[in-house]
Amino acid sequence: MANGQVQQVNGVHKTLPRLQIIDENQHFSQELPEYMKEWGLADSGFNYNLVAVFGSQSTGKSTLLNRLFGTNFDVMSETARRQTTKGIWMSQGKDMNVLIMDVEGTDGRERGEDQDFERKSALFSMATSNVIIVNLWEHQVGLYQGANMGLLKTVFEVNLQLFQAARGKEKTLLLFVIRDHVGSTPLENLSATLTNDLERIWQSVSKPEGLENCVIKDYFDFMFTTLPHKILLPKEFDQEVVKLRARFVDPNHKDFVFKPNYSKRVPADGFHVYCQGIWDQIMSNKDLDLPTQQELLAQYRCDEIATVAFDAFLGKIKEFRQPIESGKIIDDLGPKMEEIRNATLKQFDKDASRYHSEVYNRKRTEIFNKTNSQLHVFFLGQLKNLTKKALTTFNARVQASLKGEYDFAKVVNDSREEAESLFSDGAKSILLTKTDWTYEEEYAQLKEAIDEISAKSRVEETKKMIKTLEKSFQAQVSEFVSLYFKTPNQDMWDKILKKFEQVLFDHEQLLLKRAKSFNSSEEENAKSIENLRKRSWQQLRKKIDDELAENIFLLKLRERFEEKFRYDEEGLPKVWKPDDNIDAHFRKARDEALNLIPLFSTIKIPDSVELDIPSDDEFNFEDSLIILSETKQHDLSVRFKRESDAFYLEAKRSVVATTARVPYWMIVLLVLLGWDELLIILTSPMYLMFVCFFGFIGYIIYMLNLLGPVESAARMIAANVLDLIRQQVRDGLNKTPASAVAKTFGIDGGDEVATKKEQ
Ligand SMILES: Nc1nc2c(ncn2[C@@H]2O[C@H](COP(=O)(O)OP(=O)(O)OP(=O)(O)O)[C@@H](O)[C@H]2O)c(=O)[nH]1
Repeated sequence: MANGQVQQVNGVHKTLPRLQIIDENQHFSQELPEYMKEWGLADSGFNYNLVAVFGSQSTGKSTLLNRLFGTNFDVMSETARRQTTKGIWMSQGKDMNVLIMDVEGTDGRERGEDQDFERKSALFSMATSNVIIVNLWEHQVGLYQGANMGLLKTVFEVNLQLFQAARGKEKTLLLFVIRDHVGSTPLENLSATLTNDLERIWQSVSKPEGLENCVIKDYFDFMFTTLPHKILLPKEFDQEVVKLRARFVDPNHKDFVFKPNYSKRVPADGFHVYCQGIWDQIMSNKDLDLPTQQELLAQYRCDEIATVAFDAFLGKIKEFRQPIESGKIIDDLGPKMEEIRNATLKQFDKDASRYHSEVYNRKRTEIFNKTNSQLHVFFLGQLKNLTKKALTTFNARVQASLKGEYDFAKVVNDSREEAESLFSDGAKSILLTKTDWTYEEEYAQLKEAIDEISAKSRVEETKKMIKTLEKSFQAQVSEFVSLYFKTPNQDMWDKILKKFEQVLFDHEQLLLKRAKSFNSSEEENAKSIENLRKRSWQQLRKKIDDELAENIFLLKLRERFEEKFRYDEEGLPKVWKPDDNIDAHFRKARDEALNLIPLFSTIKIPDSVELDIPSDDEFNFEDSLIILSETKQHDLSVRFKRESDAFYLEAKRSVVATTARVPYWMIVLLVLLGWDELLIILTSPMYLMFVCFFGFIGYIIYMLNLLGPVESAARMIAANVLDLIRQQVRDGLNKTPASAVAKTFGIDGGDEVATKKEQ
């Protein structure tokens, strides 16, 4: 707590910029980080220095500091003469990157003989400060046994403990300010006396093992200066103070106090951690050595800096997750990852590089590996998406190119090239520098997948090609088989099979030509040819079966039979005459038709035709040559014979019909015998008119094609009339005497009939 030094600015409590870093109860203040910020030093890196003041109580230390650095440490009132500074106070020098520590004065008067705090504050100041002002009265010089000398002995011992490992490298400047210098003893004499005393004290300090011969100059540089009496010579005092201040602010001053090797190499952002660590170590009475403290600080701070940098890194890479998980390919992922990683390292380096180099390097490797392993997830994700895209591209490209005329091998190769370069270019672009990332495995997997698709596609294309060939083959087979079957004869099979052989050969050549573009192997080609042959043969066989289905075949037989039986040599329909030998004709025609059965029943391969149709478990070539089995042949011949019998009977009947017609002589006889009746009609105008009238009506009916309807009308009328008559007759017989009936019909002798009936 800032010793109650609180001022109110606009209602807000603002702590004055000085801090009791260690209070009288030896507690370390937790407010140092805020004060560092308030002093504007938190981000100053190594660009700051620290000055501490040692000396007996009430020797004007605080006064000197306030004058020198513009601080406002408490100063004892002129009259009270008692200790004012308790613990250690810290403040920023006005307008300078210098931290000032006002350390509780030594004397023992207030704390008795307890030298504990003296030693602790000496340790703390030595571990942190670049310059230590030793404040003493002129009259104290030469008093070897005095309080100051005791303090210096403590300082030397503590220093050996802290810096034994850094001998000669890191030093601390002891600036002796001799107060109330009267002037009678020149500064040189005073410094010589002090130097002497210091040497003596140094010798009396027990040295650690291995450092027995070390000299004071290995660890300290000395500067001596004097100040006039503040109260007696205030003006001179002020002038000297201004001069002295120049040593702290002007780097070009010959006695500039802040030499680089006085720095304790504690970056400003880690200063509070460092101070806390030192004080904790002092308080727990553990061995304190600065290198270890610096390393501990470095570890702590590097971890802190790394965490901040890594959190920022995680925030930046968040944007990659969603698109990659949803299968997208992020453009410029490589450069973006590289940029984010570099920015993270830069951020880490900015603060961490000031710390213990070994620790910093180790932590840098850690954060570097951590960022890499996070980014590697995206690398793998992008590779996966690239693989997908490459495969889609390959597929689309192949499908688009397999239209019209194309060279399959070229299509596949071009598409493969495009897909593979899409992947490898994409993969290369996301390989980060200084990593052992590789995409070989994914690349190999992609190639394998492309091979698989190509193989599948090739099989499909081959199938498609074979199907096309088969279709064309089928069309040709269908045509020539139908043609040759129309005129079945002995060389029918010769023609069919020769044609088959030729068409098959043509198609085989076509297949081999196309197969070349599929990059098919010899073995695959042989297999395709074998299949083509088998399938072609099966198509031929199917066509034959279709052509020779039972009914169609019977029709064929009938056609052949009719052609021979019902038509003459000139192809005109035959009219059978009674003296024709129908039986012989019939037998001949039927035999010729029946001869077709054995002709069609088996495929006969001529010697000139060589067919290499492979047989397998499901298909036997030899068996496929037989079209009609013996039984089938028998059935067909029986059925045909039965059908042909009908023709025979028809022929026979037609002869009988011809024979049964009215001969011409009969007509002549009729005309001659009916001559008288003809004359009567011709000579009687009545009859002639009558005949002409009916003849005319008949002609009209004939012309109007109404003979049919008239005939049926006449029939109907006749039938009705007949029914009526029959009815009348029946009624007459039952009710009316026979004579009446006879009368009704105008029959003579009706009475006789009636009498007979009555009898
Ligand atoms: N004679 C003389 N008195 C001085 C000088 N500077 C300061 N004083 C007086 O010495 C007294 C102590 O001054 P401080 O500055 O409080 O001394 P200090 O060493 O900080 O005291 P503590 O913090 O209590 O150890 C005050 O009354 C000052 O006025 C000086 O140069 N000469």
